[in-house]
Amino acid sequence: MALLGARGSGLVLPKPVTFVTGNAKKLEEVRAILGSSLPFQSLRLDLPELQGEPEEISKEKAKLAALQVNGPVLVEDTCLCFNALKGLPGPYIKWFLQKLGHEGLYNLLMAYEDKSAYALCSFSFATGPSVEPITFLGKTPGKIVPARGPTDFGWDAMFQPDGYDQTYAEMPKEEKNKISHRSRALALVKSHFAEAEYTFQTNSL
Ligand SMILES: O=c1nc[nH]c2c1ncn2[C@H]1C[C@H](O)[C@@H](COP(=O)(O)OP(=O)(O)OP(=O)(O)O)O1
Ligand SMILES: [Mg+2]
Repeated sequence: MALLGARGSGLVLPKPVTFVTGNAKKLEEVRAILGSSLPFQSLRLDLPELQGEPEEISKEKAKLAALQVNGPVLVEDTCLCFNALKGLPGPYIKWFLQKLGHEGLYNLLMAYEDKSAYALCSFSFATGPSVEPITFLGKTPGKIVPARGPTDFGWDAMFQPDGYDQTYAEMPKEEKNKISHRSRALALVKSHFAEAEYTFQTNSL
């Protein structure tokens, strides 16, 4: 049996980390943000999601993923929260966007002057199926605007982060990845991995 990442003082994990998502665009960003800082493989699976608070949804998703993979997993759940609507659509943004489209989503805020919002990413990491996942949150404040820019990734075209005059969709990818909810959460994931010094076991020898 071979051991990879032989810094060695941390927990030994039976396999590399698997990032489980059904969303190819998320995977693309996670790849770009993590680079080679955290070796992972990916599995395309659209896991069922509970209703509830973002952190709980993400944790439950990690438990289901760990059962499927039978090893260490990383998952994330993304919310778009409108302050005027007390944080809704939040974790239900996927279904709101699917049913209403960008215009319908914007119209939800018609009755309110407050267009402020925040994007929230909850990553959960579980070392295996019987271990309680740990969660890492990243949040980016901004406002909801009528869609501008390419519409190939979720609600990117209608979210304009504070301090910018471009929407996520209009800015270069590298710029989004510097300030996004996803990159802020992943910075915490990276620190956790740097501190934990996991060692990954392979069966290749
Ligand atoms: O940075 C983003 N910029 C714009 N839109 C985004 C972003 N990140 C997620 N999204 C969209 C995808 C989905 O419509 C909803 C989150 O739902 P969420 O359940 O987390 O994603 P998903 O079901 O597509 O993939 P997964 O299999 O990882 O659950 O917001
Ligand atoms: Mg999902």
